[in-house]
Amino acid sequence: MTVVHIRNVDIVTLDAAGTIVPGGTVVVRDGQIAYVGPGHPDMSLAPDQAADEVVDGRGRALLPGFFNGHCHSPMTFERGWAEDLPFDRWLNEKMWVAESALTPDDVEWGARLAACEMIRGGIVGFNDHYFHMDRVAAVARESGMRAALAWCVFGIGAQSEVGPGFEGTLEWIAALNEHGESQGRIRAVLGPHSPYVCPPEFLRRVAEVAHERGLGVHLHVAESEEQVAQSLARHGRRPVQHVDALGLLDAPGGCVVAHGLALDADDTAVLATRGVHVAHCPITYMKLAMPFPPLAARLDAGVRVCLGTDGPASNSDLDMFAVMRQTVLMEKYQTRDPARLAGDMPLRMATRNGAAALGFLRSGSIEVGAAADLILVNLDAPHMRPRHDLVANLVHAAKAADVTDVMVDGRWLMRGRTLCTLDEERILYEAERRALDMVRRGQHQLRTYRS
Ligand SMILES: CSC[C@H]1O[C@@H](n2cnc3c(O)ncnc32)[C@H](O)[C@@H]1O
Ligand SMILES: [Zn+2]
Repeated sequence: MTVVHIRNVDIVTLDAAGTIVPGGTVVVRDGQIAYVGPGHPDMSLAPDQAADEVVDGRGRALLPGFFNGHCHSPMTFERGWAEDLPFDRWLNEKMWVAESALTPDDVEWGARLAACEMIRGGIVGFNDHYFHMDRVAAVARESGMRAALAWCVFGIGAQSEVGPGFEGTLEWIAALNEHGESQGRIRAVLGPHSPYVCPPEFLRRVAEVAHERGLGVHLHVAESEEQVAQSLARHGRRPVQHVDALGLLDAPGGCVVAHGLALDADDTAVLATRGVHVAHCPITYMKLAMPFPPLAARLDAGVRVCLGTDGPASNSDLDMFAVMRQTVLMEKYQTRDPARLAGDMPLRMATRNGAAALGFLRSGSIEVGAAADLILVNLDAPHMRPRHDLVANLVHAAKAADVTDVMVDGRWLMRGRTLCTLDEERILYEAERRALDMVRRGQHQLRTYRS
């Protein structure tokens, strides 16, 4: 059992009351938060909390780590390879062309590169949707991050699947979840691509499996008005109503809908009633000029909203500070109401709400008994002064590079901006050469598009 004391630190707990403890102490014991408060804990009352390691947190804020609510981490390999295109051309002419040459090794190195970037920016857990997720699981294991992993399946024939297809991925999911992988740090959920690619009978089967096995689901829904029109023409229902009728939205392990951009009031009400987590990824929407969702309407309707970077091929980085800030700015601007998403609400969306979406219910706040998933942020930088309002500075001024230290489950993943679990130099080298090679091969073989 290891005990770490982080002292003299400004603690942003994000507990129910939004408590802030200036110059306080956090004690971490055995992966859990054992004490949060001012000064030092009384050792005579808690002798088992004597420190193995003492960290001086002067000049730092301590807060829960970020949870990336929607990502395709291996798509670091396609970062900067499909610029200035609309969504359908980005997907059909670029992503799916490069991915026609994708290998399991590419997935692994792409995810490693993403893990370096995410840890550096204070992300402690990510909700990933991609192929060869056994390889992403290996990266999550190696890096020490938390992860909820969905192996993307299309359900339109074995030739279009990347990997073993739906039944094969079920074996992987069962093995991973049954072993309580990495002390519960890694979970697997079902990953149908979307209702515009997956046929209804396939989605019904996915929903049945989710209900039989108590699994979660992560999929893309309603990314454009064209998808809505297509769904009405094909199924007589809008995408949200369609996936609801098929039983996906009340998956017992939780449902994460990525984007949900073209929704009407009825769709929003369904998402709220079903307790669906909607992953909001504003940078992708702006970069690919997609419809921007009315965040205010869904928050007011009680929809659970978490924040995501989306894949680095559309965002193009994995910076939750940037996502948080863009979310707030766009919300204030769209509603013409500067009071929207006030105070620590954006931080809650990026931490607590994300942790809930991924199914990590003990993460997302700094409280006794919570998992020790925390970050330290440098306050000794010009853009973090003066300190009228610590929370406002964290939401509106802090950047990924201000994160100095990252802990997950009581283990340091970054100390003083040096990664502790990943060999960053080797990862940059391998990822660079493999990404260039993959894209070159993909362009040459040019398989038919998926939609
Ligand atoms: C779901 S990841 C696997 C598959 O989907 C493609 N993809 C990446 N981002 C999106 C998106 O926002 N909508 C639909 N499909 C997406 C990715 O290139 C992979 O082929
Ligand atoms: Zn996506």
